[in-house]
Amino acid sequence: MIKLSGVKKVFPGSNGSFTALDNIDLHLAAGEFVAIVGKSGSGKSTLLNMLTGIDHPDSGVVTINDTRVHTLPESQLAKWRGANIGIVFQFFQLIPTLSILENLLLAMDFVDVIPKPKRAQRARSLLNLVGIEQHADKFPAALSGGEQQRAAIARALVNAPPILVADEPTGNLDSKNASEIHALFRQFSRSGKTVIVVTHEDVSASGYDRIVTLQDGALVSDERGAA
Ligand SMILES: Nc1ncnc2c1ncn2[C@@H]1O[C@H](COP(=O)(O)OP(=O)(O)OP(=O)(O)O)[C@@H](O)[C@H]1O
Repeated sequence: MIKLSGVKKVFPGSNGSFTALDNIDLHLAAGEFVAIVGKSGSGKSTLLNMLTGIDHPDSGVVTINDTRVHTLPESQLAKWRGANIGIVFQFFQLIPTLSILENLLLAMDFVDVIPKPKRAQRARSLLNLVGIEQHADKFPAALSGGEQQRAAIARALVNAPPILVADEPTGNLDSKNASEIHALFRQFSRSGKTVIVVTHEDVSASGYDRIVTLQDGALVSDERGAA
């Protein structure tokens, strides 16, 4: 479902260019639960940006469900992304002036794949799924970090994307919240979503199907995870 072939990304710098991703080949199947690990600066976020079309490779191809991501015109890319990939960030990135419910509704309005009359009910049921339905009408600042991340996860799911991508989603949470968020991601992958998580957590026994390791922009290992 997700295929990166020969993906390379070079950033210009004052001391010459810097290769952030070097000839990455990676195939991920539907429903896989994948951890991307590696030291700071190894290229993990850059790899996610290639997958989501947030940034363009200098060479190579990213294909997601038969769509060559980087051939989509800018005008279609954001809507394509919204319908196909839910994205979760370390610092939640909820809109502070909208309630939690409105944050979810806005994401549905933008992509426009869920029929309008169903949106509010869908938003509430996703908030229920992640355990914060009671906070639907509050502003993000009134929620704890763990609750805000649950809201951001619900927002990532509103348009029913087959893929969920998360960049250090538990990096700003205490260990209890981190393990609960991790369990939610595993649950989503078991229900058929491909879930890709960039993480610094210990991945040795955390239920990932695959652990992909980057080092200096190269993919240096791709192993099956332990249950
Ligand atoms: N826009 C940019 N311009 C120049 N260099 C960049 C840019 N984005 C990333 N880099 C460089 O590319 C390398 C890989 O960055 P990336 O953010 O992908 O690493 P990472 O593995 O996600 O690191 P971290 O764990 O610290 O988030 C780093 O050396 C970074 O400085």
